Amino acid sequence: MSKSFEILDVSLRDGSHSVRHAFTEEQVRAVAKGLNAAGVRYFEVSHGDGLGGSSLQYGLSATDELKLIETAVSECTTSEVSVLLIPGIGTKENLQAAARLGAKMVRVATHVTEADVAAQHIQLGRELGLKTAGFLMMSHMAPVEKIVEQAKLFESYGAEIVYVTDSAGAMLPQDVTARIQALRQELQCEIGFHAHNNLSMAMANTIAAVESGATYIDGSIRALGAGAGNTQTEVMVAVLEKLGYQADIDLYKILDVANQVIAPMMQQPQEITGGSLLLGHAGVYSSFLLHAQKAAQQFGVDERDILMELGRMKTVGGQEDLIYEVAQHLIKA
Ligand SMILES: C[C@H](O)CC(=O)C(=O)O
Ligand SMILES: [Mn+2]
Repeated sequence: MSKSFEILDVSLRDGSHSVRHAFTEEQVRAVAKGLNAAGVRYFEVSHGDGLGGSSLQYGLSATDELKLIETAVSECTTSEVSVLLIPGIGTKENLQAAARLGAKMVRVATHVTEADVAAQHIQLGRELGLKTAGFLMMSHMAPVEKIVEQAKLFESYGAEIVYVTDSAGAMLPQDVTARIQALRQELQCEIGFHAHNNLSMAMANTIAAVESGATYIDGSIRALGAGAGNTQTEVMVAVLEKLGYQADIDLYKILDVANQVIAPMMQQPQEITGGSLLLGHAGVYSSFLLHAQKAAQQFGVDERDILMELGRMKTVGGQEDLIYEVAQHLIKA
């Protein structure tokens, strides 16, 4: 059986949201070592909101992400470290610094209708010799034709992979199939998919993506990620192998990382709570969940009302400040 796709593990980046950006150097070393030993080809290390994300708006990192990237790289013999960069949060200098420390891949992320802001960062990724991808966040918010248009922009800037990103965990398998099939037909580059499990659809959506032609798939161990988390890497390895695909990842070794390294790091279980379910139902950015819970506590309002309102307002990543405004407004209502 030949290798069918690459799994990119996002535990050390999307998982940063779930641990409130508190990863330590020792934790990152242990995870990186385990992923490398298990044969995971790519894994991502950055603040949850990408390079440069450490701030009051997005949450301060306990440890400088460059230190974490350097530590992760030092544990890699076959794995390669990816970084995420959102133009406007991360800068070209942040990317140059990550590349100097040995990062080998960058995923430049924009809102699904704003791919045009990524041109310079994608071009820089290629100039630095990094594997370079475009990452269309909140893909549930745009129709197929818009996704194709935006993905073509990424490709024209030099992206080697374009990801459909279900940031809100709001998509159903047919939504994924329609988007990935259209991209597969219209683009020359590779197609990737990133899921969130807010409606318990992450695995089904991942299968739909692979069966529609996606060759780069994200997962996180124990689903450590924003909201209800991502497609669970170790489960994905088992499921896709049962379906006849080959992941080339050692199942026992990835389970060891899950049980011995990630499980003790988790601040709360990655389960579908009322809040995370509403993220998917209302179509809200998964990383808003912990902010909404904090605001709900601070203002004495129901987190579900905050999330429903954020969904109605069609808020997108970068509008974290609105979470507190909405909470304040709900007291007055
Ligand atoms: C910055 C976001 O957390 C990126 C991501 O993982 C998503 O949109 O989903
Ligand atoms: Mn995510």
